[in-house]
Order: sequence, then C-alpha cells, then structure tokens
Amino acid sequence: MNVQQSEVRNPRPTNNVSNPTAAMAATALAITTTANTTSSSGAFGCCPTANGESSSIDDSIELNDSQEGGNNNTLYHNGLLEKQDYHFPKRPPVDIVFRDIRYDVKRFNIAKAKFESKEILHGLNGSFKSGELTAIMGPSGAGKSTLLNIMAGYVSSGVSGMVQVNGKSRSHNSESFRKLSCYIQQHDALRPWLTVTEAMTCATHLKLGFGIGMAEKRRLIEKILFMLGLEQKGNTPTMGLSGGQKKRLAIALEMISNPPILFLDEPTTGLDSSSCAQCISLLKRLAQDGRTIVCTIHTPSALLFEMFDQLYTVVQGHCFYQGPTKEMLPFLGDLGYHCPSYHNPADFMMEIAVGEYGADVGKVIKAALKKYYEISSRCIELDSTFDDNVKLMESYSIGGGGKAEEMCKLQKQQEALDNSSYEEDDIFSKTKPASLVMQFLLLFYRNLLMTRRNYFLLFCRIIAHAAVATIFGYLYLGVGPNANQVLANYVYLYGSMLMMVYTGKMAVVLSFQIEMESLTREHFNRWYKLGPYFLSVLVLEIPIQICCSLIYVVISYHLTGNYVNMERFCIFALFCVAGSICAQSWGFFVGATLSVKLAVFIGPILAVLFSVFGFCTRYVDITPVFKWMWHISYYRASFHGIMNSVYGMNRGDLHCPETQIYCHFKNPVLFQKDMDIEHVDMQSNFVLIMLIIITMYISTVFVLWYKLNKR
Ligand SMILES: Nc1ncnc2c1ncn2[C@@H]1O[C@H](COP(=O)(O)OP(=O)(O)OP(=O)(O)O)[C@@H](O)[C@H]1O
Repeated sequence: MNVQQSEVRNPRPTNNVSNPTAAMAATALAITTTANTTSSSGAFGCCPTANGESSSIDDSIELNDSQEGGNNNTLYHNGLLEKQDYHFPKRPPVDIVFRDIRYDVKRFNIAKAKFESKEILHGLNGSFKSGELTAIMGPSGAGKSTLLNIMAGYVSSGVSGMVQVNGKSRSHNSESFRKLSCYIQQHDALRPWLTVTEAMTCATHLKLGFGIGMAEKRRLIEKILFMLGLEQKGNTPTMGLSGGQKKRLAIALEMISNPPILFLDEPTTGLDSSSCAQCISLLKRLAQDGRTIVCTIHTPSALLFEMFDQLYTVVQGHCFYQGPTKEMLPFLGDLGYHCPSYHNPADFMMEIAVGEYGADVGKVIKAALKKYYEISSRCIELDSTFDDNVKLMESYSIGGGGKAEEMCKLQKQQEALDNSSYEEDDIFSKTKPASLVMQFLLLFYRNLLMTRRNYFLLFCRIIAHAAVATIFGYLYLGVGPNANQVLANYVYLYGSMLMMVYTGKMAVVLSFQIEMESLTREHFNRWYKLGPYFLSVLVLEIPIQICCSLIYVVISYHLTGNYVNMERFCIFALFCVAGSICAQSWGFFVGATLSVKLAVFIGPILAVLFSVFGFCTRYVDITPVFKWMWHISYYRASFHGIMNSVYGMNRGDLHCPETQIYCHFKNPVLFQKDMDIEHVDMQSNFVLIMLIIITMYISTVFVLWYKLNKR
C-alpha cells in the first residue's frame, strides 16, 4: 500500500507544543518518533476553511485544484496519492531586476607593491521573474557563480549597480531579502551523522520556532520529503544518501520555510543523467508554483536545457544572451551562427561562447546588450547613472521592433503584479524562528546527537589521554616524593602541560574548518544566529576536554607519586584543566582565522613558542624585548601553577633515599629558587588564564561573524 494512504486512514491527534520547555522535550521525542517517516499522522483531512484561508501549516501543502477538478477533499488519484497532487502554498510573486552590476576584486600585486583592482562582472543587466526557472550558463570562469552570489546577497563588498526586488531597491546584503530567499551552494554541506528526519526536524524547529505544534511540523516534514521523493529515506543517515538525494535533501531543508526565491549553485554537478533530470524537474515544479528559481548549470543535455524557461548566459563577465530558452537559437541564428542539426543547443551556445566556428564573441555580447535595451528603452526611464550604456545603446541605433513591443507589454503586466506585497503574507507568517535560547538548546542537542553517533572520535580522545597518562606514569613512576628525582618530576610536569596544551588545541583547531561550509549555509539561510551556535559548540567541547584532562591528571598524578593531599591535587588539576581550556580557546581562534594548511602548523608553533617561557627560563634571563611574552604566556601561568602546587605552598622536606649521600633539593624551596619560581602568585596566574580564554572566545566570535557577514 502506498505509504501515504496508510497515513490518511490512521490520523494521529495533534500534539500542540506551545511552551518552549515542553517543546524542547518534544524535540527529542520528535526526533525519535519521526525517525520513521513512514509511520506518522494523517493530516490530510485538514482542509482550507470556508473563507479559503488555511487553518494550519498542514494546508501549506495542499491539493492542486486543477488536478482534482476543484474537489479539495479528494486525496487520491484513482486510489493512489501522486507527488504532483501536492504543491507548496503560492507565495507573492517576487521579481528581481538588476542593472549595471559590476564586481571588483582587489588583489595585492607583489611586483608593484600595491593593491590592484580587477573587474570580474562588467555591468550586467537583466531580470529573474517569478514562476520561471532560470539557468545561468557560461564557460568556466565566466562569472556565473559570482553573479549568483551577488543576486543571493551572499557577496556584497566590491559590488556596484542596482538590484530591485518587486520594484524596490535592495541593498547588496539586505537582511529582509534573505528572509524571502534561500541559497543552496554547490557543496551540499549537510550534517553526515544525522538521519534525514533528524536533519529536517532540527531545521523545522529552528526555522519555524515553537508557535506551531509538533504534529503539524511532523506532517510538514513528511510531505516535503514525500514531494522530494525522500519519504523512504527518513531513517537513512545523510552520509548514506546518494548525490542526487543529498541535493534533494538540501532543497527540502530550505523548503521548510517555503521561500519564494531559490538560488542554487550548480545543483546538478556530480549527478547522473536521471538524477539531473529529477532535480531540474523538481525545480521546474517549484517554479511553476510561483517561485523565482535561479540556478547555475554547466552544459545540460538537450532535454534538461528545454526544461528551463529563461536563460542568462555570461561570458567573460558580460551578458552573452538573456531571454527565453527557446529564443536562444533564433538569436544566434540572426547573428549568422546556425546550430547544426541534431546538435545540443546548450553545447552549441557554449561553443559559440568560446569562439568556436570562428564566432565573434564581442559581436554576440553587443547584440545581447542591444536586445536588452530594445526591450528596456520602451518600458523604463533609463537612470542617469547608466550614461555609458545609454551611449552604447545609441551607438547601435536601436529601431522599433514587434518583438520588443510585445516584451514591453509583458513587462508592464508584470510590473502591475509586482505592486503586490514584498512581505511574507501567508500562513508562514504565524511562525517565528526559534528564540536564541531555543536555538542554543536545539543546536546543543544536535551536536550531542552527532557526537554520540560519531563516538569513535570521542573514544580515541579519551583512550589517548589514558594511554599517555599511563606511559608517563610508568616512565616517571614514584618520582614525586623523592628529593633526588626532582628534575625527573620537573620534566613530567612540563610534559603534562605540553600534553594538556596540545590535546586541548589540536582537538578543535580544525572544528570550524570542517564546519565552515555547513555553518555558512545554515547561517546565511537564517537558521540561527552565531551566538547560540558558538555557545552550543563550547558547551559540548569544554566538558569533553575537562573530562579528558582529568583522566590524564588522575592516572599520571598518582602513578608518579605526586599525591600529597587533596588540596594540592585540586590545585594541580585546576591549573591543568585551565591550561588545556585556554589552549582550546586558542585552537578555536586559530582554526576560525586561518586556512587549514596554516592552522595545522601555526597552532603547534604558537604552543611551542609560549611553552618555553617558564620552563628552564628564568624571567631575569629573558631578553627584554621578549619579556612581554612571559607575562602573557598562559603556558607559563599554568606551568607555574602546577609547579607551585607540587613544590610550593610550604611543602616540607622531600624524601632523600638512604642510598644517596646528598640530596641538594631536599628542601623544595631551593629548587623553586633555582627555577626562579619561589614567589608564584597563583591567583594572578589563574586570572590571566581566564582573561586569555575570554579574549580568545570573543576574538573567535568576531572572526566568525566577519567571515559569515562580510563577503
Ligand atoms: N574573490 C575573488 N578574487 C579573485 N578572483 C575572483 C574572485 N571571485 C571570482 N574571481 C574570478 O572571477 C572569475 C569568475 O569566477 P566564477 O566563480 O564566478 O566563475 P564561474 O563561471 O562560476 O566558473 P565555474 O563554472 O568554473 O565555477 C574567475 O576567473 C575567478 O577567478
């Protein structure tokens, strides 16, 4: 039996979760109960109200009247529920018009020792209309992704020109535009350890908040997955999906908030022909429901090419063709470039774009510009800022033309439509994104779930600490209380700090590097704010590091015979843990700031640099120019802390074995004096470590914020 049929026959009562605390509990529940997407509620009985308004989010995916002959209560086609019976609610049409889009990048020229500017896009004009699926095509390096990034608002610095959304100017990084759109980048950047349903559930909670009930959310998830052909994959971990399924999941995750505009960067890359066709036909259906869908694509098959309504071709940063897909060949034909019979039109266009068949690319670019102004000159008053283009247009002595008149009429009709609202105005308006606290709780829960699934990494971290502690413990077995083994103990203490610092730092130095793509996608598509995200990472990572450090400390401290009393042990453990957490905060900062290649060697280099201060280096012997490093070295502060906990704090004489004639460090103060650490201010050291931790966290958040927002 069709899975969805069983749902209709077994409706489940609505579980309305309205308060956040209950909702959090329900979140966990939902993640487990909805893990099997094929066993959930029958929501289809929930119909539009008498006045036609939807009464619940469930209505958001309602029956297509045209296919059902207007009978909204009928749920089956000949007893079978078809994917095409569903559609997302119509959204207000959102049209995008852009003019004179230029993009400059600044590069430092080492030879000339100055910054140089390079223009990537050279004044692109055009529009993307609602209800249409538009392909951005062009040769590699032509500027397709750059144009898409600018249109999505993903890139804003270095961009000039005007973008209008339903006739209203939009800034290049408009926050309100981001509410209406979503951007799915080339790399799916999904969370591999979550199942499809878990990923969808978490995204639904984050995007739709807790103003609507769990049951409604569950039904929404089921239907989106059903529409996208993922209904059988609810329990599959994301990493177990095929390339095409991952693309569809990436779309499904964004369809939760039902945005009227979708930007997709190369959604078909890496897919086989049938997955490509599935993906494009899905986009086509979403466009037919009134969405504005724009995607970049590399030479598609003739079949796929025909599925696009509009084509925008970029070559060397110029517009090469824009208009209906079916008019592309006549356009090139008018210029004398005729597509051979049985040749893929998309391939032919790309061949012309790279100058094959002796094609004059410049001529086509000028013709495309002329065509644009032929249409535009009848419809809009050209802005004075486009003087250059106006002159260019005049130089082509634009005449009248039937086709241009027709296009103009269409554009006027569209403008009338455009006067409709630019705001969200359907049932989704009753949903609000999760609050900051709930964002934190949801992200923390998600991290916890992923860590539990990926337990091998955690297991390795714990085992490594225990193993090294045992090795060190036996290497320096029982050296702690002996006066003749003070130097051996000193090396053990130094090694322990190294262990704490390296494991603390290196365990997280790549965290953000690995996370960055997912973080960028989710943050850009407004799933959550940076603050709750960062906090959710810290709240998981800090306890793990504390546990690992304590495992090391407990084992090695006892094996080396350093245990004297509980007070000394607690201070020792406190400084070890504080040093490790401080190193971890440095790891986050280095990882967030530098590229992978730099981070993996700058991280250890910084640790080595700071570690020399305090170890066999007396303050008086340090070259004055480096003395500041002694003061800010968290390594030195932690090391002195553990040293003082072992030999300071009025410790009595150490044990001098009878076999020894003389034990120089019988009184540990002598050793402290030799090392210039007889006056360790424990409080100042601890405060210094805490200050560095806080500074590093703030710096990391700032760097991440900058990377996520300033592009
Ligand atoms: N930030 C940047 N700094 C320097 N050059 C850049 C930058 N962004 C884009 N470019 C250059 O602009 C050109 C267009 O890049 P873009 O990624 O948009 O090309 P594309 O058409 O999407 O290519 P592909 O199909 O290969 O992905 C390339 O030559 C690229 O090197």
